[in-house]
Amino acid sequence: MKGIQDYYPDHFAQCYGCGRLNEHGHQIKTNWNGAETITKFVPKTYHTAIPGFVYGGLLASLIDCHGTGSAALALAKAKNIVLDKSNAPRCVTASLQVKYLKPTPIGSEIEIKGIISEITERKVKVSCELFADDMLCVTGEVIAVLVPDNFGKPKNANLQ
Ligand SMILES: CCCCCCCC(=O)SCCNC(=O)CCNC(=O)[C@H](O)C(C)(C)COP(=O)(O)OP(=O)(O)OC[C@H]1O[C@@H](n2cnc3c(N)ncnc32)[C@H](O)[C@@H]1OP(=O)(O)O
Repeated sequence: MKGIQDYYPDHFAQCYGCGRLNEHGHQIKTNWNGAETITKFVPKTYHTAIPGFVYGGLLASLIDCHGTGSAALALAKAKNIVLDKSNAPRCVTASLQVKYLKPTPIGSEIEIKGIISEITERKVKVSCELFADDMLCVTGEVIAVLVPDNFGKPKNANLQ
């Protein structure tokens, strides 16, 4: 199933968390689920922190990319953008806060919900809830900021 990440242009599709072109990354897909957003991921045994439980850095990474993906979906909706080819808004993380409430069991599918709690022209705040075995294990808040298409490129890149 496609996600917002399939509508980023190639140079925004290399992200370790969500880039469809990063063969070593998690390649998560973020979609609407009613008024909320959703992504799913199954950690591998090598994502272990303590035997039986998932490494927290991985969980932060999943929340990070689900947050920026949710922000892009919300901006597309707010600006009436019909997603096609590579026209999705592109957001980067300005802030990521994560709270680990319970150890996250390894071996089950993780589900992350995103709730758009604030949206302006360029900034989106997304509250995330991460569940495993129907248990709320982690919460997070992502502040994502819309960036231009040339974000991260040297200013004189066209002269090289
Ligand atoms: C599209 C595919 C990519 C997928 C990305 C996956 C997630 C990632 O890992 S991204 C990589 C990690 N993030 C980064 O490297 C970003 C580094 N930071 C930056 O480049 C800049 O600080 C950036 C773009 C976030 C904001 O800079 P700038 O464009 O100048 O924004 P600026 O005008 O100062 O602020 C815009 C809004 O964001 C808010 N904001 C900016 N930074 C922060 C922050 N750290 N915390 C809270 N709010 C912030 C501002 O207060 C402002 O809010 P408002 O509009 O309400 O006044």
